[in-house]
Amino acid sequence: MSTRRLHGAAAHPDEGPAEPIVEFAEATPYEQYVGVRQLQALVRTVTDHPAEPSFLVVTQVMELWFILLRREWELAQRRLRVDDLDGAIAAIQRSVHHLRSLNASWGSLLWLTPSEFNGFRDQLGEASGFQSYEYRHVEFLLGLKAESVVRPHKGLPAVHADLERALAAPSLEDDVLAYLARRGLAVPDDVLTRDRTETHDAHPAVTELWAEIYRDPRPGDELFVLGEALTDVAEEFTTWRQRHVTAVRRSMGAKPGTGGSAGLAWLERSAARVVFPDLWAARTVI
Ligand code: HEM
Ligand SMILES: N[C@@H](CC(=O)c1ccccc1NC=O)C(=O)O
Repeated sequence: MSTRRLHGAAAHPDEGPAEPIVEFAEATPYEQYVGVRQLQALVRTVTDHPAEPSFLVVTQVMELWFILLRREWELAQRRLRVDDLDGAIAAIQRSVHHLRSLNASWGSLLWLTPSEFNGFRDQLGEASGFQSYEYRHVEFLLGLKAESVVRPHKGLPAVHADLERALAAPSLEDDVLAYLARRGLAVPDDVLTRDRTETHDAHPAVTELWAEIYRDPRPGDELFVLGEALTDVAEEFTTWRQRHVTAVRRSMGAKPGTGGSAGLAWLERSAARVVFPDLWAARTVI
């Protein structure tokens, strides 16, 4: 009798419990799919300091979460554009789980003391998370737009072009408002056609629109569910920025950053920018 079974097929009851497949002519299908050798090759530390691998790996893991967030929100935008609200809500709700996992990653850096960080910080040169283009895509999708953060990427034309496109493209909120307008909600024309390359404050009419949706909250009301999913996104993303600020305060105090900024004071100002301001302002007018 063959010891190999078709994928997913159960063993015959007389064979006893099924055993894992252990014979492979080439790299295991797992390796072919996951690329562990490529991942290992990417953990290129620049010192032998024992604290550096976790610093690098946590940063790389966070970049992977940024990629996933971008995919979910771009998917949500595509679903909204074909009026598939359920599909959009599902992607946004998934992203909230990703954001919580992303935020949990900060725990792996809590132990980093200033003297340990100093053990490899010089070797980072001018490298800084400020230069993360995947993070900029995440910010742009959340409506946190700024032309200035695109500039560092001029040296990589494809990356630069993609960021320039994203700067001028609708944010997730822009697509939500366009969808609400198509459903007949009162979204002013000047909001629907506003400059997408800039960050916007709350707009009284949009604030009122969310307030109306929130006045009689019911779990079965899909627009209320959408509002809460977006509020979760805003809260979790703010948590990421706050935990970043705390990680900086704890591991390097108020020293200037490798990226050339003032460090802590600069980050605190950056972290104070509000995601989805109308959803927060609605709470005030209700
Ligand atoms: C203890 C660890 C960390 C420290 C001390 C630290 C420090 C800093 C500092 C000082 C800045 C300001 C820019 C500058 O360098 O002048 C910055 C910006 C930034 N860092 Fe970190 N960082 C840490 C971990 C991380 C990790 C794990 C990530 C994940 C990718 C990250 C992503 C970012 C991003 C995206 C910015 C730009 C923020 C903005 O524009 O508002 N950082 N970081
Ligand atoms: N900006 C940090 C350096 C830093 O944190 C960093 C350096 C290289 C790659 C990722 C980093 N993480 C976040 O900024 C510093 O001033 O020490």
